[in-house]
Amino acid sequence: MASLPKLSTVVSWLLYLVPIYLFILDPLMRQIFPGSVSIYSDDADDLLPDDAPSGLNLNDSFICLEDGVPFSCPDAADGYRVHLLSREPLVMYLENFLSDAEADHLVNVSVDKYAPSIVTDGKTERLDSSIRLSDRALLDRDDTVRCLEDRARAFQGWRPHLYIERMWAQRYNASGHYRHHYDWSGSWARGGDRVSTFMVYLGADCTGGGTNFPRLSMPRGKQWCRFLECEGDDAEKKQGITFKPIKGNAIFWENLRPDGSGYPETWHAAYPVTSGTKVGLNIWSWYQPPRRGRKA
Ligand SMILES: O=C(O)CCC(=O)C(=O)O
Ligand SMILES: [Fe+2]
Repeated sequence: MASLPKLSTVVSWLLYLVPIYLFILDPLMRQIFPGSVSIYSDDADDLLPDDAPSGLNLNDSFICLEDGVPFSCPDAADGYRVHLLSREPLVMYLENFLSDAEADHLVNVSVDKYAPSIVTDGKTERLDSSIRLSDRALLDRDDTVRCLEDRARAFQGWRPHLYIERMWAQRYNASGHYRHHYDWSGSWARGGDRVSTFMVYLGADCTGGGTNFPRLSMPRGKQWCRFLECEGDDAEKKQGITFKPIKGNAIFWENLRPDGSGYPETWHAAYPVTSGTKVGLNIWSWYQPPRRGRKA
């Protein structure tokens, strides 16, 4: 009959096995199954492959670097109301995310800066009015913009490795639109991607121009009809949900799953403005973990 191993033998096996697991098996499994590590955990530092472009996007023409410039915000700056629309993907509606004064200010400072909006495939940029017909303006980082950067970071829990992109106002005149698209590009493993979007309405003196998500479902409560189109005669508008442009309000959604892949449910469009002018503001958050062994 086989005899049981002695306790001292079991203990010495463990002494070998624990370091083998910690230093060989676990790192190996993380390399083979990176999806098992979450971009929401501190382990995210390990995720970027060594050959990923380093610091590629971290310059101040693309993101808002922390430069220590002091700024002051209005007292009631964070007095907005949050309504949860979807948990997976996370979609929230932010009522009065900007005050009227803040929205008006951003509309006014962008007036002289507009140029036709471009579309990009990640490598080249071009004008294509069948996809996107609007003008856009890069906003200077004045007090209002810095307050918004701060608000957007606070809303996301001051998450490490998350950078607010430089902000663009976007203006649509009659027939202006943006066809269905994703804000994420699937580039997370190559160096970073847009982890979330705040789509803020700065000006809404228009008809049409709703923001449509064909793959999200209408929430139950009819209270949502304040913010969402509930009955439309246009058949296309009945697909999914369409947010009405309302000045100062914002839609927030997360673009990436915890494993870094993009949510297909975030497919969205700006429906054509049928009269008047709509002005939107994109606040995109870029997630870019530092390379292995290099802490931010
Ligand atoms: O203007 C809108 O409603 C949406 C804009 C948008 O999706 C974008 O600029 O990426
Ligand atoms: Fe978008």
